[in-house]
Amino acid sequence: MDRILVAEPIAEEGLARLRAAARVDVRTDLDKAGLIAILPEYDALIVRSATKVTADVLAAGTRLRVVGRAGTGVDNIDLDAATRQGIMVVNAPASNSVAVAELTIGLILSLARHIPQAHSTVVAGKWERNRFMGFEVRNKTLGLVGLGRIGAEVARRARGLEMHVVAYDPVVSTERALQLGVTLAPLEEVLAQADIVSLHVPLIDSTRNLINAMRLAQMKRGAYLINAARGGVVDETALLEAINGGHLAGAALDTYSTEPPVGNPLVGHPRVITLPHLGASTVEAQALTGVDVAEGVLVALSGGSPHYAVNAPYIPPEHRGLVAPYVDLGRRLGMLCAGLVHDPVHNFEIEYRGELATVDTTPVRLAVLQGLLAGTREERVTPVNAPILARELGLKLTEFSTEDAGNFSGLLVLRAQTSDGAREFAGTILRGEPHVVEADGFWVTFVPAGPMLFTYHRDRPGMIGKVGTLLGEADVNIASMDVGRLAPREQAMMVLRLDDPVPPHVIARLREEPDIQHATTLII
Ligand SMILES: NC(=O)C1=CN([C@@H]2O[C@H](COP(=O)(O)OP(=O)(O)OC[C@H]3O[C@@H](n4cnc5c(N)ncnc54)[C@H](O)[C@@H]3O)[C@@H](O)[C@H]2O)C=CC1
Ligand SMILES: O=C(O)CCC(=O)C(=O)O
Repeated sequence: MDRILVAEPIAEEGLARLRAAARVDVRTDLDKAGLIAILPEYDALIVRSATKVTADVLAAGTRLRVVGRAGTGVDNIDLDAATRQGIMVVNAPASNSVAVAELTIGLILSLARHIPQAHSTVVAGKWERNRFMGFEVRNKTLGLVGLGRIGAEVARRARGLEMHVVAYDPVVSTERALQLGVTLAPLEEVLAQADIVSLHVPLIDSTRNLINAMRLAQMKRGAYLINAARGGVVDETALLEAINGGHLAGAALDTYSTEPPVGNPLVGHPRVITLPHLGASTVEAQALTGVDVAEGVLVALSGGSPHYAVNAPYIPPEHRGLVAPYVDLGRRLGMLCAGLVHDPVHNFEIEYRGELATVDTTPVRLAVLQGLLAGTREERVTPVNAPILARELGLKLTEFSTEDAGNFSGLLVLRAQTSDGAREFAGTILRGEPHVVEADGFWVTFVPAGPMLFTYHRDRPGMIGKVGTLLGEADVNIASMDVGRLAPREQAMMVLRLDDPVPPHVIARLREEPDIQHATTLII
């Protein structure tokens, strides 16, 4: 049974899903050293935003197949290192957008009406009604930087408050903006027009310190800034100067460059509202997040295609039934080809035929690469890191599709182009199971699974008996056998599926047979 380590609190709904399918340990007490010490025991790790899943943490996860981020931002996970190690990262980005959007609206109104500051004075026994004169947000302009899931939810709500909404987002279409009642504009125009600017971008290289001194200076004098995205998106020193210098009227922050923001001079500033990263902290969002991340992690552990995989392709449900068996076949075909072709390969070719020509075959390609590389590396090869490893090795791969698949509904063909010509392997799905129908040019039909023996031999009477006798003497049980040949008494291939691995002395003995050119055993 898979073991899952939950390193930060997630909702009971999510834990229940995980516990129904795996052994789950909730350990929210671990520091980095503690996490590194126990991670080798786990197949999956689930975190929120506080745990830094750095390269050294991931390196300790020798069994780790998936990291689940219970939330949206994945800036606390070293994605490159996870990908390199073949570890899938999944998150739950659709679960907390409304929670963050509602909090943002709360911050807009808090800034406009000084709600937190006024509350504190009443608690302190004061009654200062003149000090807290506010303004109405109706007819004011809200500037959104980032109009993705959260930005869009904020826009909808702000329109309900009768605000004008302008936004900058390099990928959102004008049609989408129109639907949301938002006007798209370049960043400097958004900053210049807005009475309140709210940030809803991910923290990535291109957004780090996006709102720097220059951008703050482009904001309207007397405007406010809200950051419920990530602290790193704003140059906090420049923000403090912009507020102290009177260019900005104030700010509301849910996120900080370092959390908790110990010693951050913005905390406690009379014109800055500060929250302890509460954007996703609603009962509803946490329940959804827990369930979404649990499902993503469990699908990843079962070898499936999680909806929110950050570093792996997603197979849409309408294609899943068709593609999934070919993904399995692709990996096995790759292993078979790598196991039987030992000549230098200039180029690999994948041909998708019949029903495969009509669907997104990305996951099949990744699986073929995984199979080709699996036996060649010390590190684990998964569909996640296979493309990087292939690129590093200079492996060349071309792909094409052909509608015609002969008598099959779909056919996956893998060709290794060598200086002696193409070596071809092909497979299909029969009765829901992956079958090889052509191995290295020989028409044979078998399920590529478990210990297998392949002989390249001359077709002569008694060959099958010889091989069977040798295996029998070594107590190796034969599950199934097929022979393909180019012509009677010509070149042939024997394929045996076995219940037991073949001992090396049997292979050595087979290779001594004058009519056997090659004998190879593979475990697929
Ligand atoms: N305070 C909190 O508790 C929470 C904070 N967040 C933060 O909010 C961020 C946004 O979340 P979603 O809206 O769900 O993500 P999303 O991916 O749906 O939207 C992000 C948008 O930002 C846009 N973008 C990227 N670079 C940009 C740039 N330089 N300028 C303008 N727009 C740019 C993208 O095109 C995309 O449309 C997350 O990455 C996370 O860091 C998310 C959830 C909770
Ligand atoms: O409450 C949390 O875990 C952080 C939420 C968050 O920042 C996110 O989902 O990106």
